[in-house]
Amino acid sequence: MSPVVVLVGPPGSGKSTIAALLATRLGRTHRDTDTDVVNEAGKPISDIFVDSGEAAFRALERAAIVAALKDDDAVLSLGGGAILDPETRADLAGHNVVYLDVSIGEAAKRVGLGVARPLLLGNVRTQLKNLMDARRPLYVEVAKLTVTTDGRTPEEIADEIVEHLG
Ligand SMILES: Nc1ncnc2c1ncn2[C@@H]1O[C@H](COP(=O)(O)OP(=O)(O)O)[C@@H](O)[C@H]1O
Ligand SMILES: O=C(O)C1=C[C@@H](OP(=O)(O)O)[C@@H](O)[C@H](O)C1
Ligand SMILES: [Mg+2]
Repeated sequence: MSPVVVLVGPPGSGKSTIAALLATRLGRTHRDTDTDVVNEAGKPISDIFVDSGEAAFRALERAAIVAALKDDDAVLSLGGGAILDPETRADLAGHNVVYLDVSIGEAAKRVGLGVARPLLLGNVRTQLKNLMDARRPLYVEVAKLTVTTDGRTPEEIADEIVEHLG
């Protein structure tokens, strides 16, 4: 009664991309809690932040995570800040959680300068550094496996995770 695997890590680590790839390879459904939140709210994440603030986004995110963790067909990707919630960290304890690690430089290149990730607006590299410094111990705390993603293709990363799943 739990997802096949749950991917965590900072923005730009490739959670959504790798989860989609894994789901195809494993014949499962890809579920992404950011997508669930957008569908529930009926607007993009950037609009939720502007209209209602980060706390409102986190409440929607928490509800999406509670529902998604019951989905036993899913390969699940969370948003980068999901692990900030102590209840989510506790809920993840029984799950097969993989932390996708990425350097600041590589993550900055991958996310670019778009408005889709409101927490990275301004100086993307500085924001990423602050997020990663604060969150790294939390990603490590919830993860059963850490996978390096710098200089590796999504296919190579998916291979390592499939091997880990056995
Ligand atoms: N291993 C990789 N190498 C190069 N680009 C990648 C890799 N993984 C993801 N990307 C690209 O980085 C961007 C962010 O990926 P995404 O899956 O949305 O990350 P996350 O969900 O962790 O924020 C996308 O444009 C994606 O195509
Ligand atoms: O790091 C964060 O706090 C966030 C990461 C985003 O997801 P990705 O990590 O998939 O970009 C999204 O949930 C929201 O913009 C907040
Ligand atoms: Mg994502």
